[in-house]
Amino acid sequence: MAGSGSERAAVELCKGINGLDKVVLRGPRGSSAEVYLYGGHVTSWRNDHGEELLFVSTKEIFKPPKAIRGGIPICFPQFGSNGSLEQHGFARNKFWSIDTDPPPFPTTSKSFIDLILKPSEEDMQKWPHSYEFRLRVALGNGGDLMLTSRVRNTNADGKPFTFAFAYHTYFSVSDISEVRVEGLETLDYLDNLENKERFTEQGDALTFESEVDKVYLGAPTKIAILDHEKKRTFVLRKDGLPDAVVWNPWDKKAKTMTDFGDDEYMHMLCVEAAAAEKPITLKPGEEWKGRLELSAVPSSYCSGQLDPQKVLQSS
Ligand SMILES: O=P(O)(O)OC[C@H]1O[C@@H](O)[C@H](O)[C@@H](O)[C@@H]1O
Repeated sequence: MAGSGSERAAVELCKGINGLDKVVLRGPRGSSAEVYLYGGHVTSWRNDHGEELLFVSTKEIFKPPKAIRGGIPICFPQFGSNGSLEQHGFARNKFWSIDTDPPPFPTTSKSFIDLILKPSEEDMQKWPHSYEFRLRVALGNGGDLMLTSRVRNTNADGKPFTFAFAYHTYFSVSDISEVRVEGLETLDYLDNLENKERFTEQGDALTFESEVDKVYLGAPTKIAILDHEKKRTFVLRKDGLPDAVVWNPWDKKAKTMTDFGDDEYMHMLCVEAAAAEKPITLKPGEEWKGRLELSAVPSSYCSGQLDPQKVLQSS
């Protein structure tokens, strides 16, 4: 059928909030995603019905160099305050470029964008390493969101470098008190609220009734986040990222955050695929790849249609 004039492009470069450059990705059945060149930051992922699946704070003013509060911040080359750089490193505070000449990297997605971040002379003062960080954001034909990061050490001085990494994903949930996370039970975790002490998770699914800030170690490839009220399960698949960080600021901390509404903690949960505990070391010429794949599947517990264990075990 000849394309109708109103057909929207699968990939569109346009101006977002405050005139910041952003790329809109559109799937064949109505799904979409948006990524700002500022921060290489995904700020929207909508399903085929146009429902927004990621959380971005209503207090966010999109004013560089502050990082955008919500979506999927890229934490690189540092996670948290473990190091001498600013919290979570600098990748989320930098302007990325569209990679106009990407190395071959096959994909089945018809809607994707390749971004690249390389250090400026000034950046080298802060983190004295030369690297190429390629980020591909892709919308699967079924509406899945796929992020692939490739970091290559391009040091000419023969020096290796070490970095930590996280896709700091803010999931939109209807009510945090009705959310469960499956796949992290029985794991060890470092509790950022208890001086990063190591504990073992008891019980089965994670539920939430207070501030949580935990780095789960050696987390499985698949993690399920169940939103009971919405009858929706987010399935997070990760590769190259051994840890999973779970964070919700809850009420007290929310009130101290100027870019976060006092009651917004009820409608978000961060589950972050990360390499946090054991940073990654690359020799010159070596490249690391870290993948995140997000899907949202209907889950209706009452009819027992979706057993999270089945989701976690399915291919
Ligand atoms: O406010 P930021 O820098 O985006 O960090 C938010 C949170 O990010 C989480 O990943 C950390 O574990 C928390 O300790 C931190 O508070």
